[in-house]
Amino acid sequence: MLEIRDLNVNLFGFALRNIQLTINQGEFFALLGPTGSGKTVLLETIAGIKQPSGGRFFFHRRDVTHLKPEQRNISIVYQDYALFPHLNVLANIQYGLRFKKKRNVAGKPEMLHMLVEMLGIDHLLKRYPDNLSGGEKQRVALARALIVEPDILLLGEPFSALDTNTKETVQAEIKALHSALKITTLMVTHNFSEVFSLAERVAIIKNGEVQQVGTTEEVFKMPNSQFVAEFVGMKNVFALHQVNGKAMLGDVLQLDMQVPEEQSAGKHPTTGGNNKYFIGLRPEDIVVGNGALKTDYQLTGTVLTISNNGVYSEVKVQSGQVNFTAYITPNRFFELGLRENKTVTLGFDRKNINFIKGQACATG
Ligand SMILES: Nc1ncnc2c1ncn2[C@@H]1O[C@H](COP(=O)(O)OP(=O)(O)OP(=O)(O)O)[C@@H](O)[C@H]1O
Repeated sequence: MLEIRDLNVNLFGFALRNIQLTINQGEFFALLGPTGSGKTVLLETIAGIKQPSGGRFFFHRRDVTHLKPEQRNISIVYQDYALFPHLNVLANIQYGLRFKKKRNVAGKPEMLHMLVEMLGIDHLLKRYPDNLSGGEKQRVALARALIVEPDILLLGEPFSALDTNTKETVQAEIKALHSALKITTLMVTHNFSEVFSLAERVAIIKNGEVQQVGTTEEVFKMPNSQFVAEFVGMKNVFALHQVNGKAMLGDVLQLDMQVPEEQSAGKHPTTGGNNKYFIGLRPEDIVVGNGALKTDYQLTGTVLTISNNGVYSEVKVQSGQVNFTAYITPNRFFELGLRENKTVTLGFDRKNINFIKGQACATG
């Protein structure tokens, strides 16, 4: 269990502010945020590499705030793996045990055996890092981190340098290792799909401040702000207007839904900005067609842009003053004969509309 209380870190030109987080024993927790939001700074402060200007850390209720990194029984895996080039794979993996032996804790031989087997690297033990693929280096770095049986495992963007197939395999291996060892794990990433695959709970961080903490499902389904909604892939987030107490999506569609009571909720407690309601729709929940649709709501619009990524096409459609983003399959794309400037119908169901209460982000 990891508890972070009132953590502040002041660096030249950047600060982590008032971080409060509890990561439960054996939990897989993700810290998700855009580039430069402070994820690595937080990871390195937990590891004892960076110093906080205020606040405390507890590992299993033990106050470790003033302990040196090697006294914290923590392992960190960096996105560039940080293997020692002059040591072979076996020596790299066993390296961490040197510190353990200093503390009179012997590494278990069966642990080495189990890790190299689960990670499929038993045939690589005599090789050197320079001759390994990215995925193999990542597995060696994981084995080195886990062999010391840390109280906390910190993973810094573990998949950012891997191709899609290798990433999926390594994700499955990390999941299996976590199930087997139940080591409390904190992973930082800017990719929500990684959070979705691995984490039980997630904290969203922006500009050095935590925006929302919850289960992966809660944050996915009930983002607490426009920023979080867009960051977890909602793509269609529109400020809510009301006409006669009914929710109005831009100038194009009246929804037969009541606007929640606190629509005029007033000032945001910390920033003084106005709280607002938004409507969020996921791009995969929007149906595109050439005629009438069977969805609860529908409207017409003009295709602005289409981008194909192989697995699906992202289609931007303008309806009135509102721009929608929808994902469609390649089959559907060809079936509809989509092209820019084509008039299409758009539809979505009531159950897929998310009301989001929170502050507008700078771009919203
Ligand atoms: N030692 C330092 N001194 C001053 N500023 C720093 C230091 N280390 C990091 N920063 C700054 O802190 C901010 C947050 O950096 P951090 O590496 O934590 O971002 P991140 O969320 O991990 O981003 P990414 O996803 O790109 O890795 C950045 O603006 C960075 O330049």
